[in-house]
Amino acid sequence: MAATIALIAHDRKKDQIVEFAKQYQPVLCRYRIIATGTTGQRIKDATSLEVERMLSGPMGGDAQISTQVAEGKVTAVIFLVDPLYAQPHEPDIQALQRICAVYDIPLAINVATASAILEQLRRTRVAHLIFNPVSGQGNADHDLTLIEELLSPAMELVVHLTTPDTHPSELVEDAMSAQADLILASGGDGTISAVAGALIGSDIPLGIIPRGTANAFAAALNISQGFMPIRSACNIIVQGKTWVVDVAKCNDRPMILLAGIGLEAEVIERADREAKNRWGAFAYIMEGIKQFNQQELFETEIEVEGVIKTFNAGAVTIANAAPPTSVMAQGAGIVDASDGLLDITIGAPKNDLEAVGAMVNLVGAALMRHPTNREDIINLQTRRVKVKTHPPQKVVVDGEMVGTTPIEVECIPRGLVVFAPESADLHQEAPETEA
Ligand SMILES: O=C(CO)COP(=O)(O)O
Repeated sequence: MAATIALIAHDRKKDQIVEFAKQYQPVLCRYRIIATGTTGQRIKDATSLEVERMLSGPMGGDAQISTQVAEGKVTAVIFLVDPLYAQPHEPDIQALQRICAVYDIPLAINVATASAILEQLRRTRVAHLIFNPVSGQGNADHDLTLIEELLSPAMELVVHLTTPDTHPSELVEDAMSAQADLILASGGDGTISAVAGALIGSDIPLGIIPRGTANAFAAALNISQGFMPIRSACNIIVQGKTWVVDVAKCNDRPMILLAGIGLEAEVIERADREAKNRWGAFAYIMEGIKQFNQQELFETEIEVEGVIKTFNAGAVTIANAAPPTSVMAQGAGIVDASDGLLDITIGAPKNDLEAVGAMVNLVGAALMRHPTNREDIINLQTRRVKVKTHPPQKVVVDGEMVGTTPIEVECIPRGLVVFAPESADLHQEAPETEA
């Protein structure tokens, strides 16, 4: 479902359409281009545009383009007609013009109108939406239709669906090579994290439309608001306020939220898809309670700036960003996603009773936005950390199991530009860009 422009010209207008394509190449290259056979070949030879060639006009090329217009795939049709010669396939030409009228699709039959359309498109932002159809509990088709309805008045939308065989980062690469102005990610934290990871260091703003189970990154940025999270997320994107936030790498893998060792990793691994479908975010809490009594302490070695400290820990969490509901990350009471630092929370209780007290204290810290005051919860802030454990422990990064310790996590300050509301707890606004 790419935003597409169709280019067609009769024989005595071919030179004009080639000149036109050369002149507007910077705008046209942001769109999928389709063309009738001979026109398409001429444009391909004269520019570096990628052109999908249909049949030649007299052989049915106009009819093929009519089909794509009727299917809602085409943003505009540039059709330089020859007004002085009759064509053998006049009925197909009439049909294409009629279909454009039926679906209210801009149709230019001369260069003056074609230029007016392209000047308008030059000012239109093109957003590439990377949409995971199997996230969360909603109806993906309804969700996608709603997103299209809400965003289309403000931008041109190109939709890419994730599949089990396509990593979201490949779709981000496609979007970047198509000169996307914005990249939008819709799915759970796994999808958002993969898209954000592929955007690290680019200044293309990321819009987040949460449709997952926990939606922790959206919650951390105050995007997941109210009972209609899709509507409110789309509103935030349309309002266009952008912020610069930190990201991180865990063993060279992009991380936007947190790495959990011990308790958190066990909980994520055990909360299966069936439980998540039935119980939503509650599945994690139920699993957390079950896991709590079984969690054994492990020897932990934390290295910060060349200094090594050892603990007997049950849970170690290294967070770049985390909402208050990520309890195990709340040693400092708040995880600041724009301070250039990672927040490390180490739970080192001596027995079950202390462990329960520590959990309660962390919930309190998150509510009060104040550091914990217990000896068995250690909290550190640093740019880079190495963690070793004995025995090796499972590690979860942004909700996905990634292997076992040891790990090395490094914060990448100001690595990502995101759309977030005024109320987001962030310090650094992104510089204004030309819309
Ligand atoms: O005839 C045409 C449109 O009606 C154009 O077809 P070609 O681009 O194949 O010449």
